[in-house]
Amino acid sequence: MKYISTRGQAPALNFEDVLLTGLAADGGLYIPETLPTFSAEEIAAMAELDYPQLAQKIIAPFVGDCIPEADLQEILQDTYADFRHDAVAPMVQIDSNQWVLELFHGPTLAFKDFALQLLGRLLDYVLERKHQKVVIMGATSGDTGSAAIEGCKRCNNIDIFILHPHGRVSDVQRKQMTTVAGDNIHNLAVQGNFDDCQAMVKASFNDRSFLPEDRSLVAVNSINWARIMAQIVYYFYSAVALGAPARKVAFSVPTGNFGDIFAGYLAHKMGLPVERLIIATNRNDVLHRVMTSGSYGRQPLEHSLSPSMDITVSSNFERLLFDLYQRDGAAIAGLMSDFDNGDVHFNDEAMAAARELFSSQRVSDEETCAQMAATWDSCEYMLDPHSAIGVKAAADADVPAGVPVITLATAHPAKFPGAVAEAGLDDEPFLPHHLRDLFDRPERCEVLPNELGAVQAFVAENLNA
Ligand SMILES: Cc1ncc(COP(=O)(O)O)c(C=O)c1O
Ligand SMILES: N[C@@H](CCOP(=O)(O)O)C(=O)O
Repeated sequence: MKYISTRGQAPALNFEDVLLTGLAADGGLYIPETLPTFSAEEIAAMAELDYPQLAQKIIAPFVGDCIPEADLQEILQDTYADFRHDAVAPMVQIDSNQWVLELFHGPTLAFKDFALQLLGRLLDYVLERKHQKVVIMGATSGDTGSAAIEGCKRCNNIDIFILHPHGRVSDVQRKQMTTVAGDNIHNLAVQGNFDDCQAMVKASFNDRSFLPEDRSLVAVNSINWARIMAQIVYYFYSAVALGAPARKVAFSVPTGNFGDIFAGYLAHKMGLPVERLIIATNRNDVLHRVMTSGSYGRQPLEHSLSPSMDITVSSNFERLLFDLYQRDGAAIAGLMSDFDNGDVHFNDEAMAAARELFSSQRVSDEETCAQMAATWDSCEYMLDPHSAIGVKAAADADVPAGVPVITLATAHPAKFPGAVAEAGLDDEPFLPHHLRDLFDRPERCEVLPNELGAVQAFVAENLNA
Protein backbone atom coordinates (compact mmCIF):
# COMPACT_ATOMS: atom_id res chain seq x y z
CA MET A 1 0.00 0.00 0.00
CA LYS A 2 1.37 3.40 -1.01
CA TYR A 3 0.37 6.75 0.47
CA ILE A 4 0.35 9.96 -1.55
CA SER A 5 0.09 13.60 -0.54
CA THR A 6 -3.04 15.66 -1.18
CA ARG A 7 -0.78 18.39 -2.64
CA GLY A 8 0.87 16.08 -5.14
CA GLN A 9 4.53 17.00 -4.60
CA ALA A 10 5.82 14.97 -1.63
CA PRO A 11 7.25 11.50 -2.20
CA ALA A 12 4.90 8.53 -1.80
CA LEU A 13 5.44 6.57 1.43
CA ASN A 14 4.72 3.06 2.70
CA PHE A 15 2.70 2.44 5.88
CA GLU A 16 5.66 2.47 8.25
CA ASP A 17 6.90 5.81 6.97
CA VAL A 18 3.45 7.36 6.93
CA LEU A 19 2.98 6.24 10.54
CA LEU A 20 6.22 7.99 11.48
CA THR A 21 5.30 11.36 10.08
CA GLY A 22 2.59 14.01 10.15
CA LEU A 23 2.25 16.58 7.42
CA ALA A 24 3.77 15.64 4.07
CA ALA A 25 6.83 17.62 2.96
CA ASP A 26 4.66 19.68 0.58
CA GLY A 27 2.31 20.65 3.43
CA GLY A 28 -0.36 18.15 2.33
CA LEU A 29 -1.89 15.17 4.10
CA TYR A 30 -1.21 11.56 3.26
CA ILE A 31 -3.95 9.39 1.84
CA PRO A 32 -3.89 5.82 0.44
CA GLU A 33 -3.22 5.70 -3.29
CA THR A 34 -5.99 3.10 -3.64
CA LEU A 35 -8.55 1.83 -1.16
CA PRO A 36 -9.32 -1.81 -0.38
CA THR A 37 -12.98 -2.65 -1.07
CA PHE A 38 -15.30 -5.26 0.42
CA SER A 39 -18.12 -7.04 -1.42
CA ALA A 40 -21.62 -7.34 0.03
CA GLU A 41 -20.87 -10.98 0.97
CA GLU A 42 -17.67 -9.97 2.75
CA ILE A 43 -19.48 -7.22 4.66
CA ALA A 44 -22.29 -9.59 5.68
CA ALA A 45 -19.67 -12.03 7.01
CA MET A 46 -18.29 -9.26 9.28
CA ALA A 47 -21.27 -9.86 11.58
CA GLU A 48 -19.44 -12.97 12.85
CA LEU A 49 -16.35 -11.03 13.96
CA ASP A 50 -15.60 -9.44 17.30
CA TYR A 51 -14.12 -5.92 17.34
CA PRO A 52 -10.40 -6.82 17.19
CA GLN A 53 -11.05 -9.40 14.46
CA LEU A 54 -12.96 -6.86 12.40
CA ALA A 55 -10.20 -4.31 12.98
CA GLN A 56 -7.71 -6.82 11.58
CA LYS A 57 -9.85 -7.33 8.47
CA ILE A 58 -10.18 -3.61 7.77
CA ILE A 59 -6.71 -2.49 8.80
CA ALA A 60 -4.48 -5.26 7.39
CA PRO A 61 -4.72 -4.06 3.76
CA PHE A 62 -3.61 -0.56 4.82
CA VAL A 63 -0.60 -1.89 6.70
CA GLY A 64 0.45 -4.15 3.83
CA ASP A 65 3.66 -6.08 4.44
CA CYS A 66 5.06 -3.54 6.92
CA ILE A 67 3.86 -5.59 9.91
CA PRO A 68 3.37 -9.40 9.76
CA GLU A 69 -0.31 -10.39 10.10
CA ALA A 70 0.25 -12.35 13.32
CA ASP A 71 1.96 -9.38 14.97
CA LEU A 72 -0.77 -7.00 13.84
CA GLN A 73 -3.37 -9.37 15.26
CA GLU A 74 -1.60 -9.41 18.61
CA ILE A 75 -1.36 -5.62 18.64
CA LEU A 76 -5.07 -5.26 17.86
CA GLN A 77 -6.14 -7.80 20.49
CA ASP A 78 -4.06 -5.95 23.06
CA THR A 79 -5.34 -2.52 21.94
CA TYR A 80 -9.00 -3.23 22.62
CA ALA A 81 -8.56 -5.66 25.56
CA ASP A 82 -8.75 -2.91 28.18
CA PHE A 83 -11.90 -1.21 26.92
CA ARG A 84 -14.50 -1.28 29.67
CA HIS A 85 -17.25 -2.90 27.58
CA ASP A 86 -17.00 -6.38 26.05
CA ALA A 87 -18.49 -5.10 22.81
CA VAL A 88 -15.78 -2.35 22.71
CA ALA A 89 -18.21 -0.08 20.79
CA PRO A 90 -21.73 -0.93 22.02
CA MET A 91 -24.88 0.69 20.64
CA VAL A 92 -27.91 2.00 22.52
CA GLN A 93 -31.27 2.75 20.89
CA ILE A 94 -32.62 6.10 22.09
CA ASP A 95 -35.55 6.59 19.73
CA SER A 96 -37.56 4.63 17.18
CA ASN A 97 -34.95 5.34 14.55
CA GLN A 98 -31.94 6.67 16.41
CA TRP A 99 -29.00 4.76 17.83
CA VAL A 100 -26.01 6.00 19.79
CA LEU A 101 -22.66 4.33 19.15
CA GLU A 102 -20.79 4.58 22.44
CA LEU A 103 -17.17 5.30 21.62
CA PHE A 104 -16.17 6.27 25.15
CA HIS A 105 -15.33 2.98 26.83
CA GLY A 106 -11.58 3.34 26.32
CA PRO A 107 -9.16 4.53 29.02
CA THR A 108 -9.65 8.29 28.49
CA LEU A 109 -13.40 8.18 27.84
CA ALA A 110 -13.40 9.56 24.28
CA PHE A 111 -13.44 8.13 20.77
CA LYS A 112 -9.79 9.11 20.36
CA ASP A 113 -8.82 5.99 22.31
CA PHE A 114 -9.84 3.77 19.39
CA ALA A 115 -7.06 5.18 17.27
CA LEU A 116 -4.53 6.40 19.83
CA GLN A 117 -4.38 3.18 21.83
CA LEU A 118 -3.50 1.54 18.52
CA LEU A 119 -1.15 4.29 17.34
CA GLY A 120 0.89 4.08 20.57
CA ARG A 121 1.31 0.34 20.15
CA LEU A 122 2.16 0.60 16.46
CA LEU A 123 4.78 3.27 17.17
CA ASP A 124 6.26 1.19 19.97
CA TYR A 125 6.45 -1.87 17.71
CA VAL A 126 8.07 -0.04 14.81
CA LEU A 127 10.47 2.11 16.86
CA GLU A 128 11.75 -0.85 18.91
CA ARG A 129 12.63 -2.67 15.71
CA LYS A 130 14.25 0.35 14.13
CA HIS A 131 16.07 1.44 17.33
CA GLN A 132 14.78 4.91 16.61
CA LYS A 133 13.69 7.74 18.91
CA VAL A 134 11.04 10.25 17.85
CA VAL A 135 9.41 13.43 19.06
CA ILE A 136 5.65 13.73 19.11
CA MET A 137 3.98 17.13 18.97
CA GLY A 138 0.22 17.24 19.22
CA ALA A 139 -2.45 19.90 19.58
CA THR A 140 -5.56 19.23 21.60
CA SER A 141 -8.84 20.90 22.34
CA GLY A 142 -9.18 18.40 25.16
CA ASP A 143 -9.46 14.77 24.10
CA THR A 144 -6.62 13.98 21.69
CA GLY A 145 -4.09 15.05 24.32
CA SER A 146 -5.01 12.61 27.05
CA ALA A 147 -5.67 9.78 24.59
CA ALA A 148 -2.25 10.33 22.99
CA ILE A 149 -0.47 10.50 26.33
CA GLU A 150 -2.28 7.38 27.53
CA GLY A 151 -1.51 5.57 24.27
CA CYS A 152 2.19 6.51 24.19
CA LYS A 153 3.16 6.70 27.85
CA ARG A 154 4.85 3.30 27.86
CA CYS A 155 6.94 3.97 24.74
CA ASN A 156 10.59 4.49 25.73
CA ASN A 157 11.46 5.86 22.32
CA ILE A 158 9.04 8.77 22.39
CA ASP A 159 9.12 12.27 23.85
CA ILE A 160 5.59 13.63 23.72
CA PHE A 161 4.64 17.32 23.83
CA ILE A 162 0.94 18.17 23.93
CA LEU A 163 -0.25 21.74 23.40
CA HIS A 164 -3.65 22.70 24.77
CA PRO A 165 -5.37 26.10 24.95
CA HIS A 166 -4.77 27.40 28.47
CA GLY A 167 -8.01 27.45 30.48
CA ARG A 168 -10.11 26.24 27.56
CA VAL A 169 -10.41 22.51 28.20
CA SER A 170 -12.63 21.03 30.91
CA ASP A 171 -11.04 20.37 34.32
CA VAL A 172 -11.41 16.63 33.81
CA GLN A 173 -9.76 16.82 30.39
CA ARG A 174 -6.86 18.87 31.75
CA LYS A 175 -6.35 16.57 34.72
CA GLN A 176 -6.40 13.53 32.44
CA MET A 177 -3.39 14.98 30.62
CA THR A 178 -1.44 16.67 33.37
CA THR A 179 -1.58 13.93 36.02
CA VAL A 180 0.16 11.27 33.95
CA ALA A 181 3.67 10.84 35.33
CA GLY A 182 6.68 10.32 33.06
CA ASP A 183 9.85 12.18 32.10
CA ASN A 184 8.92 11.88 28.45
CA ILE A 185 5.47 13.47 28.86
CA HIS A 186 5.09 17.24 28.57
CA ASN A 187 1.92 19.31 28.75
CA LEU A 188 2.09 22.84 27.39
CA ALA A 189 -0.80 25.18 28.20
CA VAL A 190 -0.58 27.74 25.41
CA GLN A 191 -2.05 31.21 25.96
CA GLY A 192 -4.10 30.96 22.77
CA ASN A 193 -6.86 28.83 21.29
CA PHE A 194 -6.87 25.38 19.66
CA ASP A 195 -6.29 26.81 16.18
CA ASP A 196 -3.12 28.48 17.48
CA CYS A 197 -1.90 25.20 18.96
CA GLN A 198 -2.66 23.28 15.77
CA ALA A 199 -0.95 25.95 13.64
CA MET A 200 2.21 25.67 15.78
CA VAL A 201 2.27 21.91 15.37
CA LYS A 202 1.85 22.23 11.60
CA ALA A 203 4.52 24.93 11.42
CA SER A 204 6.88 22.60 13.27
CA PHE A 205 6.35 19.94 10.61
CA ASN A 206 7.04 22.49 7.89
CA ASP A 207 10.34 23.57 9.51
CA ARG A 208 11.90 20.90 11.73
CA SER A 209 15.21 22.71 12.16
CA PHE A 210 14.59 23.25 15.91
CA LEU A 211 15.02 19.49 16.45
CA PRO A 212 18.24 17.46 16.38
CA GLU A 213 18.73 15.78 13.00
CA ASP A 214 18.34 12.27 14.37
CA ARG A 215 14.84 12.90 15.80
CA SER A 216 11.84 12.54 13.49
CA LEU A 217 8.73 14.49 14.30
CA VAL A 218 5.57 12.37 14.46
CA ALA A 219 1.93 13.52 14.65
CA VAL A 220 -0.76 12.15 16.92
CA ASN A 221 -3.45 14.42 15.54
CA SER A 222 -5.64 13.16 12.76
CA ILE A 223 -3.18 14.52 10.21
CA ASN A 224 -1.47 11.16 10.93
CA TRP A 225 -3.08 8.65 8.56
CA ALA A 226 -3.11 5.87 11.19
CA ARG A 227 -5.67 7.86 13.20
CA ILE A 228 -8.15 7.84 10.33
CA MET A 229 -7.47 4.21 9.48
CA ALA A 230 -8.38 2.99 12.97
CA GLN A 231 -11.60 5.01 12.99
CA ILE A 232 -12.96 3.33 9.83
CA VAL A 233 -13.53 0.11 11.77
CA TYR A 234 -16.42 1.23 13.95
CA TYR A 235 -18.45 2.42 10.97
CA PHE A 236 -18.45 -1.14 9.61
CA TYR A 237 -18.98 -2.61 13.09
CA SER A 238 -22.06 -0.54 13.89
CA ALA A 239 -23.64 -0.64 10.42
CA VAL A 240 -23.31 -4.43 10.22
CA ALA A 241 -24.91 -4.73 13.67
CA LEU A 242 -27.97 -2.88 12.28
CA GLY A 243 -28.26 -5.04 9.17
CA ALA A 244 -25.77 -3.73 6.62
CA PRO A 245 -25.16 -4.43 3.82
CA ALA A 246 -28.82 -5.45 3.32
CA ARG A 247 -29.90 -2.26 5.09
CA LYS A 248 -28.46 1.20 4.52
CA VAL A 249 -27.65 3.34 7.55
CA ALA A 250 -26.89 7.02 8.11
CA PHE A 251 -24.35 8.44 10.54
CA SER A 252 -24.42 11.70 12.46
CA VAL A 253 -20.93 12.75 13.50
CA PRO A 254 -20.02 15.57 15.91
CA THR A 255 -17.32 17.26 13.87
CA GLY A 256 -14.34 19.53 14.44
CA ASN A 257 -11.20 18.52 12.54
CA PHE A 258 -13.25 16.36 10.11
CA GLY A 259 -11.18 13.25 10.94
CA ASP A 260 -13.91 11.07 12.37
CA ILE A 261 -16.44 11.75 9.64
CA PHE A 262 -13.76 11.38 6.97
CA ALA A 263 -13.25 7.82 8.25
CA GLY A 264 -16.98 7.28 7.60
CA TYR A 265 -16.56 8.58 4.07
CA LEU A 266 -13.77 6.08 3.48
CA ALA A 267 -15.92 3.26 4.90
CA HIS A 268 -18.54 4.20 2.31
CA LYS A 269 -15.93 4.17 -0.47
CA MET A 270 -14.76 0.76 0.73
CA GLY A 271 -18.20 -0.70 0.08
CA LEU A 272 -20.32 0.06 3.17
CA PRO A 273 -23.80 1.20 2.08
CA VAL A 274 -24.10 4.58 3.79
CA GLU A 275 -27.20 6.65 3.02
CA ARG A 276 -25.92 9.89 4.52
CA LEU A 277 -23.12 11.36 6.61
CA ILE A 278 -24.37 14.23 8.74
CA ILE A 279 -21.76 16.82 9.69
CA ALA A 280 -22.82 18.06 13.14
CA THR A 281 -21.06 21.26 14.20
CA ASN A 282 -21.29 23.56 17.19
CA ARG A 283 -21.23 27.34 16.76
CA ASN A 284 -17.80 27.03 15.13
CA ASP A 285 -19.60 26.13 11.95
CA VAL A 286 -17.04 26.46 9.17
CA LEU A 287 -18.04 23.05 7.77
CA HIS A 288 -21.76 23.81 7.90
CA ARG A 289 -21.08 27.04 6.02
CA VAL A 290 -19.05 25.19 3.39
CA MET A 291 -21.83 22.69 2.87
CA THR A 292 -24.53 25.33 2.58
CA SER A 293 -22.65 28.03 0.64
CA GLY A 294 -19.58 26.42 -0.93
CA SER A 295 -17.43 29.08 0.75
CA TYR A 296 -14.59 28.09 3.04
CA GLY A 297 -13.18 30.87 5.15
CA ARG A 298 -11.67 31.65 8.49
CA GLN A 299 -13.85 32.92 11.30
CA PRO A 300 -12.96 33.89 14.85
CA LEU A 301 -12.97 30.88 17.15
CA GLU A 302 -15.76 30.99 19.74
CA HIS A 303 -15.79 29.03 22.97
CA SER A 304 -18.75 26.72 23.42
CA LEU A 305 -20.16 24.05 25.71
CA SER A 306 -18.52 21.45 23.46
CA PRO A 307 -14.88 22.62 23.78
CA SER A 308 -13.34 19.70 21.90
CA MET A 309 -15.07 20.93 18.76
CA ASP A 310 -13.96 24.55 19.14
CA ILE A 311 -11.96 24.40 15.92
CA THR A 312 -12.19 26.66 12.89
CA VAL A 313 -9.48 25.23 10.63
CA SER A 314 -10.68 21.74 9.90
CA SER A 315 -7.55 19.86 8.83
CA ASN A 316 -9.02 16.77 7.25
CA PHE A 317 -11.39 18.61 4.96
CA GLU A 318 -8.40 18.78 2.63
CA ARG A 319 -8.48 15.00 2.33
CA LEU A 320 -12.10 15.14 1.10
CA LEU A 321 -11.34 18.02 -1.25
CA PHE A 322 -8.62 15.91 -2.84
CA ASP A 323 -11.31 13.46 -3.99
CA LEU A 324 -13.83 16.19 -4.84
CA TYR A 325 -11.21 17.73 -7.15
CA GLN A 326 -10.41 14.39 -8.86
CA ARG A 327 -7.20 13.94 -6.87
CA ASP A 328 -5.57 16.94 -8.51
CA GLY A 329 -2.75 17.80 -6.07
CA ALA A 330 -1.89 21.09 -7.78
CA ALA A 331 -5.52 22.25 -7.50
CA ILE A 332 -5.55 21.40 -3.79
CA ALA A 333 -2.24 23.21 -3.19
CA GLY A 334 -3.74 26.29 -4.89
CA LEU A 335 -6.98 26.14 -2.88
CA MET A 336 -5.11 25.74 0.41
CA SER A 337 -2.84 28.65 -0.36
CA ASP A 338 -5.92 30.78 -1.20
CA PHE A 339 -7.43 29.69 2.12
CA ASP A 340 -4.30 30.87 3.94
CA ASN A 341 -4.94 34.30 2.43
CA GLY A 342 -8.72 34.56 2.75
CA ASP A 343 -11.96 32.91 1.63
CA VAL A 344 -12.11 30.15 -0.98
CA HIS A 345 -15.14 29.27 -3.06
CA PHE A 346 -15.30 25.65 -4.17
CA ASN A 347 -16.61 24.86 -7.62
CA ASP A 348 -20.21 23.72 -8.13
CA GLU A 349 -19.27 20.22 -9.31
CA ALA A 350 -17.19 19.62 -6.17
CA MET A 351 -19.98 20.83 -3.89
CA ALA A 352 -22.63 18.83 -5.74
CA ALA A 353 -20.50 15.70 -5.32
CA ALA A 354 -20.07 16.43 -1.60
CA ARG A 355 -23.81 16.95 -1.11
CA GLU A 356 -24.63 13.55 -2.60
CA LEU A 357 -23.39 11.95 0.61
CA PHE A 358 -22.91 14.71 3.19
CA SER A 359 -25.37 17.08 4.80
CA SER A 360 -24.77 19.39 7.74
CA GLN A 361 -26.39 20.93 10.79
CA ARG A 362 -25.21 23.62 13.19
CA VAL A 363 -26.27 23.24 16.82
CA SER A 364 -26.14 26.09 19.35
CA ASP A 365 -25.27 25.73 23.04
CA GLU A 366 -28.93 26.21 23.95
CA GLU A 367 -29.99 23.45 21.56
CA THR A 368 -27.21 21.23 22.92
CA CYS A 369 -28.52 21.61 26.47
CA ALA A 370 -32.10 21.11 25.31
CA GLN A 371 -31.11 17.88 23.56
CA MET A 372 -29.25 16.59 26.61
CA ALA A 373 -32.34 17.31 28.71
CA ALA A 374 -34.77 15.83 26.17
CA THR A 375 -32.82 12.58 25.82
CA TRP A 376 -32.54 12.31 29.58
CA ASP A 377 -36.28 12.90 30.00
CA SER A 378 -37.28 10.43 27.31
CA CYS A 379 -35.03 7.50 28.22
CA GLU A 380 -32.77 8.51 31.12
CA TYR A 381 -29.79 8.41 28.82
CA MET A 382 -27.06 10.95 29.56
CA LEU A 383 -25.34 12.44 26.53
CA ASP A 384 -22.17 14.47 26.68
CA PRO A 385 -22.47 17.87 24.91
CA HIS A 386 -20.58 16.71 21.78
CA SER A 387 -22.73 13.62 21.37
CA ALA A 388 -25.85 15.72 22.02
CA ILE A 389 -24.91 17.86 19.01
CA GLY A 390 -24.80 14.67 16.95
CA VAL A 391 -28.19 13.50 18.20
CA LYS A 392 -29.81 16.89 17.58
CA ALA A 393 -28.34 17.03 14.07
CA ALA A 394 -29.59 13.49 13.42
CA ALA A 395 -33.10 14.44 14.52
CA ASP A 396 -33.16 17.51 12.25
CA ALA A 397 -31.52 15.92 9.20
CA ASP A 398 -33.41 14.89 6.13
CA VAL A 399 -32.92 11.11 6.13
CA PRO A 400 -35.37 8.81 4.27
CA ALA A 401 -37.92 7.08 6.54
CA GLY A 402 -36.79 3.67 7.70
CA VAL A 403 -33.07 4.41 7.44
CA PRO A 404 -31.60 4.09 10.93
CA VAL A 405 -29.37 6.95 12.06
CA ILE A 406 -26.36 6.15 14.19
CA THR A 407 -24.92 9.05 16.17
CA LEU A 408 -21.31 8.70 17.21
CA ALA A 409 -21.17 9.34 20.97
CA THR A 410 -17.68 10.70 21.05
CA ALA A 411 -17.16 11.32 24.76
CA HIS A 412 -18.41 10.26 28.19
CA PRO A 413 -20.59 12.86 29.98
CA ALA A 414 -18.38 12.71 33.07
CA LYS A 415 -15.73 14.63 31.12
CA PHE A 416 -18.09 17.63 30.99
CA PRO A 417 -19.91 17.93 34.35
CA GLY A 418 -20.33 21.68 33.80
CA ALA A 419 -22.35 21.16 30.64
CA VAL A 420 -24.41 18.41 32.28
CA ALA A 421 -25.27 20.80 35.12
CA GLU A 422 -26.08 23.57 32.66
CA ALA A 423 -28.47 21.22 30.86
CA GLY A 424 -30.29 20.79 34.18
CA LEU A 425 -30.14 17.00 34.34
CA ASP A 426 -31.20 15.73 37.72
CA ASP A 427 -28.36 13.19 37.91
CA GLU A 428 -24.61 13.65 38.08
CA PRO A 429 -22.22 11.93 35.70
CA PHE A 430 -19.65 9.77 37.52
CA LEU A 431 -16.14 9.09 36.38
CA PRO A 432 -15.46 5.38 35.96
CA HIS A 433 -13.58 3.66 38.75
CA HIS A 434 -10.06 4.03 37.32
CA LEU A 435 -10.45 7.83 37.33
CA ARG A 436 -12.28 8.32 40.64
CA ASP A 437 -9.21 9.83 42.35
CA LEU A 438 -8.32 12.01 39.34
CA PHE A 439 -8.69 15.25 41.27
CA ASP A 440 -6.30 14.06 44.00
CA ARG A 441 -3.46 13.38 41.57
CA PRO A 442 -0.62 15.92 41.21
CA GLU A 443 -0.45 17.90 37.96
CA ARG A 444 2.53 18.83 35.76
CA CYS A 445 2.03 21.51 33.12
CA GLU A 446 3.98 24.42 31.63
CA VAL A 447 2.14 27.63 30.72
CA LEU A 448 3.70 29.17 27.60
CA PRO A 449 2.98 32.30 25.54
CA ASN A 450 1.26 31.90 22.20
CA GLU A 451 4.58 32.03 20.32
CA LEU A 452 6.03 29.38 18.07
CA GLY A 453 9.60 30.20 19.15
CA ALA A 454 8.78 29.69 22.84
CA VAL A 455 7.09 26.37 22.18
CA GLN A 456 9.85 25.05 19.92
CA ALA A 457 12.54 26.15 22.38
CA PHE A 458 10.74 24.31 25.18
CA VAL A 459 10.57 21.15 23.06
CA ALA A 460 14.24 21.33 22.08
CA GLU A 461 15.35 21.89 25.68
CA ASN A 462 13.29 19.09 27.15
CA LEU A 463 14.15 16.13 24.96
CA ASN A 464 15.31 13.07 26.83
CA ALA A 465 18.73 11.83 25.81
C1 LIG B 1 -15.59 14.63 22.07
C2 LIG B 1 -15.28 15.00 20.66
N1 LIG B 1 -16.27 14.97 19.75
C3 LIG B 1 -16.04 15.29 18.47
C4 LIG B 1 -14.81 15.70 18.03
C5 LIG B 1 -14.62 16.04 16.59
O1 LIG B 1 -13.88 15.01 15.93
P1 LIG B 1 -13.10 15.37 14.59
O2 LIG B 1 -12.09 16.39 14.93
O3 LIG B 1 -12.50 14.09 14.16
O4 LIG B 1 -14.11 15.90 13.64
C6 LIG B 1 -13.74 15.77 18.95
C7 LIG B 1 -12.38 16.21 18.56
O5 LIG B 1 -12.10 16.69 17.52
C8 LIG B 1 -13.99 15.38 20.28
O6 LIG B 1 -13.00 15.37 21.17
N1 LIG C 1 -11.00 17.48 19.23
C1 LIG C 1 -9.62 17.25 19.26
C2 LIG C 1 -8.85 18.27 18.47
C3 LIG C 1 -7.78 17.64 17.69
O1 LIG C 1 -8.32 16.90 16.65
P1 LIG C 1 -7.60 15.63 16.03
O2 LIG C 1 -8.69 14.64 15.86
O3 LIG C 1 -7.01 16.08 14.77
O4 LIG C 1 -6.54 15.13 16.97
C4 LIG C 1 -9.20 17.17 20.71
O5 LIG C 1 -10.08 16.95 21.53
O6 LIG C 1 -8.07 17.31 21.04
